[in-house]
Amino acid sequence: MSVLTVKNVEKEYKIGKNTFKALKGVSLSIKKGESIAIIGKSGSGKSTLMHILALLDKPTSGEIELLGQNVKDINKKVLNHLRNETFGFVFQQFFINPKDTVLDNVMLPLKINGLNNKERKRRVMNALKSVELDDKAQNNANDLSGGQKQRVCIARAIVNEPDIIFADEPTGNLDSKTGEKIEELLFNLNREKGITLIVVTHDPELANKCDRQIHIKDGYIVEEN
Ligand SMILES: Nc1ncnc2c1ncn2[C@@H]1O[C@H](COP(=O)(O)OP(=O)(O)OP(=O)(O)O)[C@@H](O)[C@H]1O
Repeated sequence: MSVLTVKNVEKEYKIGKNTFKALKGVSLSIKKGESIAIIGKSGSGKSTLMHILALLDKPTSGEIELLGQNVKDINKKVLNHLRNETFGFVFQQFFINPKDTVLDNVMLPLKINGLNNKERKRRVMNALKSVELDDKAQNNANDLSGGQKQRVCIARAIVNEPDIIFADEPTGNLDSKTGEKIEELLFNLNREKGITLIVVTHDPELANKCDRQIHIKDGYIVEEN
């Protein structure tokens, strides 16, 4: 079953009087439980595609289906709710808030969820346990190491038990040993919980660990393995 499908998606950016086509007709169907790497050179359109898949940005043209339903037919409020429940994000620009505690950072996606405090805390502690950071719950997020911060991001991405995790360069700023641990964590979630994993990466080793590699060049998919 396809969880997410894009058909003929184009994305244009306006720069003054000019337009720049970052995606030139991309079609892709993502199955439940698979792991996909989006690879390609800097500026090829990877992040643009990722943002469109994650429904954070709208394409200029083309269709997107989430769980078989065209997103154009879903009202905005329902769509926001659905995105919040279905997706988890490990993105550099959704960085953790350094002044808040680890617990508060991970709780963020649950704020909109209508759960009571006790249940929220239980879920946060479970998520922190799975990244082995439950002992740091009360720490300021700022006082953690780079790898620990990235694990906080993963805990926050899984706290609402999403169907899909989007990860943009999840190991980008980490040393190789910490990076491996983060990879292991993401692939365990994929294998054990059946969470679909969509990763943008420059790292060929990480890409090869995924079931499928989507190679983007100049706004096109040029190769699929
Ligand atoms: N908001 C924007 N306005 C104008 N142009 C943009 C905008 N966002 C991206 N672009 C352009 O679209 C193209 C694709 O950008 P994108 O960020 O998707 O590339 P990428 O493959 O993720 O690159 P990187 O690996 O360097 O992050 C680039 O040429 C970029 O300059």
